[in-house]
Amino acid sequence: MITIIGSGRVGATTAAFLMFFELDNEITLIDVIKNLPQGEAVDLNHAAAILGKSVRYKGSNDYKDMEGSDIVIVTAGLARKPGMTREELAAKNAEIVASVADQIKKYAPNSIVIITTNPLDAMVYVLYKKLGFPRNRVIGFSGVLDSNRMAYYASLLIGIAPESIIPVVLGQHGENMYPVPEASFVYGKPLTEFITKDQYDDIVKKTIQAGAEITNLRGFSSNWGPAAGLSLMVDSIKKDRKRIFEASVYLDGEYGVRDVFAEVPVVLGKNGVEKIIELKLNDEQRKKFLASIDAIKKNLTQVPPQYLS
Ligand SMILES: NC(=O)c1ccc[n+]([C@@H]2O[C@H](COP(=O)([O-])OP(=O)(O)OC[C@H]3O[C@@H](n4cnc5c(N)ncnc54)[C@H](O)[C@@H]3O)[C@@H](O)[C@H]2O)c1
Repeated sequence: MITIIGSGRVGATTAAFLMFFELDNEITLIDVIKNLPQGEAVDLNHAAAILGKSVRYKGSNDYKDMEGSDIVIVTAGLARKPGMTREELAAKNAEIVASVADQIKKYAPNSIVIITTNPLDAMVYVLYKKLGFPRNRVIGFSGVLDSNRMAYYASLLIGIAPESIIPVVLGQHGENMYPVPEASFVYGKPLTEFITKDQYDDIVKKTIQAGAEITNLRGFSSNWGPAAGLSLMVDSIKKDRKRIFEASVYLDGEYGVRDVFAEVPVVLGKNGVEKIIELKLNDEQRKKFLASIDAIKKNLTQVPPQYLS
């Protein structure tokens, strides 16, 4: 069974994508709002009936209903409003994530947990500390989105499909993320061989601002991209495909940093994070990567201390 905690935009859209990918035949939606997850479940069951998908959705306000889940996706929390940064959400969402962690520990102690709640790298840290699960089972969702946004913007300029580009974005999921076009490849050639310096700067800028652009345009943050990315991550875990995705994971010496969650490439399989891929960074890249890590550490200072241990 897959449980999604938080039945808002990201949660409900992800629930639908999991059906399209046929990743489980039991999907539970949980939320604190009375009748919201139940209503989503009824609608999704109708969609499944129309599409002939053998999945049963259940909506609930009781965390006990996640019992038996092998994967738990946490999308609970406040989302950005136009003009807000992800960081402004820190204190309130830390409280929500800590309370959700207690419930996951109680009812799904062996699950692999993926979280989207922002500010992402700080919230996955809170989740990890409160769950006490091994680090391979606690994963922050962000990198699949950030890196493929970069592939998308690059593809528009070079006329090659985004899926033929292996994009690299490192560090923070936020204004200080570090897109690295020179470490991104198009069938063995660095992406930088296909673009000018101005195009490089344009791709980096658009990648960093992608989330804010959506929020400013329509008044609420992204859901389609996150749902697509989460589905691919769940697919790799459920089917033990060992695909490489970027994700925010606990670094314990990798990339020369410790005790911090940050976006890096990882192998996802049945055990969750099965390997962290360490890219070789030159001095300048390392400096930019560490600046991004500093921004994550600053986000952690915005989280009340009781949620950090
Ligand atoms: N990591 C990413 O790439 C990424 C992308 C998009 C959104 N996000 C973040 O994901 C989170 C969800 O975004 P959204 O657009 O779905 O927001 P939303 O407001 O549509 O939904 C959030 C839901 O969480 C529920 N909730 C709050 N506290 C809860 C609790 N204790 N238990 C269960 N449910 C609870 C709310 O009732 C609401 O239905 C936000 O923090 C947002 O910033 C992250």
